[in-house]
Amino acid sequence: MDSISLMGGSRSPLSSHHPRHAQACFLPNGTKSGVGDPETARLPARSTVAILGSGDFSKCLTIRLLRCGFHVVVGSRHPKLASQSFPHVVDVTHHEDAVGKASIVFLAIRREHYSILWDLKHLLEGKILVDVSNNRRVNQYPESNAEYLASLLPDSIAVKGFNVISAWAMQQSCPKDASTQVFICSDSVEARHQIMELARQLNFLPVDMGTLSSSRDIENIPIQLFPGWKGPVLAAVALSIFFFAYAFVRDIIHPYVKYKQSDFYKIPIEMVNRTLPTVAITLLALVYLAGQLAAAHQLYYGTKYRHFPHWLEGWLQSRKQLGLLSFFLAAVHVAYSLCLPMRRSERYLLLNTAYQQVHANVENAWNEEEVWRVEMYVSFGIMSLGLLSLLAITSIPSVHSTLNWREFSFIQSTLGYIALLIATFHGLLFGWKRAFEEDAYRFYLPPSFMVALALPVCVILGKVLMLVCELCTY
Ligand SMILES: NC(=O)C1=CN([C@@H]2O[C@H](COP(=O)(O)OP(=O)(O)OC[C@H]3O[C@@H](n4cnc5c(N)ncnc54)[C@H](OP(=O)(O)O)[C@@H]3O)[C@@H](O)[C@H]2O)C=CC1
Ligand SMILES: [Fe+3]
Repeated sequence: MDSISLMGGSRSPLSSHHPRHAQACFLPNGTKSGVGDPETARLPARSTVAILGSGDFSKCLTIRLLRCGFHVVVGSRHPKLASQSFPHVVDVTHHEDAVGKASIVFLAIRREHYSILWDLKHLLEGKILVDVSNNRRVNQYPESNAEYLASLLPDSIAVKGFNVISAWAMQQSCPKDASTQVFICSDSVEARHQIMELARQLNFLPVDMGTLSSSRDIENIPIQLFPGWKGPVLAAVALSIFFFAYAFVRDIIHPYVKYKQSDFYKIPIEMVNRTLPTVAITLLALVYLAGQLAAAHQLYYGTKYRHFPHWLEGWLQSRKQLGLLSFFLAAVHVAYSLCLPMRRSERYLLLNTAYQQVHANVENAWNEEEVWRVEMYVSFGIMSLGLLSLLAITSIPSVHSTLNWREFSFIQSTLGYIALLIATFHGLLFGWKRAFEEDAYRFYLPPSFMVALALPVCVILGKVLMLVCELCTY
């Protein structure tokens, strides 16, 4: 991103090494453009754009260009064959012929085939070459494709862009989803503005990414798989395995080994529903623990200008994902809990209890304390899910952007801590009494919800400590 601050600066190699380019006009038909001014860089309708390559991307880009009023000339190794897959208004010809007819040339060929451009070097001199290529892997080559192109043809002007648009999205007449943003960079400010203007005329939203050094980041965008989610997902999976295994050993294996009591029917719903909330609350606690560790780091070093360790930096940046995963697991926990009474096992257990009650000649089984515990437990559960939903909604960029910093921090920090507190009460009320009434044999392994509550309780106490310290310093 550093490159953005360099845009327009004296660092543009093309303007320093090729003064001709700084003044050059790249509009078709020699029309002069306002240098560096996107408002005046508008490409005249019916200008000609050349595309090298006749594959999927080329076809879809051609359709988009035609719809927006441009002339298209396609350069192909086999023009006769290729012309069959293009509308008849498109001029499908040889590479040399195509590049001679336009000053903006899209390269709809793969990087591995850029060597063919060597023969066209003299024809491409001073022309804008738009590199739309993607790689198969992140950082596949030492330099980005666009930088490679620029080194291959130093007398042409390389612009990176449109690679984040799939061929499918390209042929949609008015895409309404995220596939409207195109990231554009080039060492030539004029060329960048012209391609941004072209993108605008094609109904895309251009984003100025500065010099060509940003092309590596731009090329990595479409091939990254949920960047930022790897750590939080791994944490959620590891915690799920731990809590599931713990509850399985404690509540199923142990009674089976000791009393030959078969509770294996609990695996699909009860065990899963025990794992979900424990992981959810641990993830929520991890969101706030990161902030507390950062505060402790600053206090320890007595400055907020010292870099956090790498692991803490990554953790701080994953807080949104951790929070969203926590919300997701809490929501699934609610769905599971609502289904608990539907189970056959629940009905049998209820009937058995009723039968035993009749046998024991108990007319009224009402237990005021239990009633209150469950009422409060359910109420706290609903409240914490409501607050978690609010946190999740406000993390959506479009909602986030409507809040000022204070509002956002009130929701994400103050209400977040309240959500953690209420969820902890919900967990405590779930089985506090039951845990202590359980057979003595289980006491050496506390129930999983109590293990899971250790971290949230510590985080809440940490926050209380921070508030007390703040009050004392005032
Ligand atoms: N498809 C997509 O959704 C997207 C593609 N891109 C990028 O666009 C570029 C083109 O992609 P796409 O159209 O899918 O690719 P294709 O493989 O469908 O087409 C590439 C074209 O390159 C030409 N070509 C093939 N082999 C050679 C060769 N040995 N020498 C010279 N030219 C050759 C061919 O055109 P001819 O036979 O006419 O010469 C061919 O049609 C790629 O760099 C890709 O990364 C970017 C974003 C999305
Ligand atoms: Fe619950």
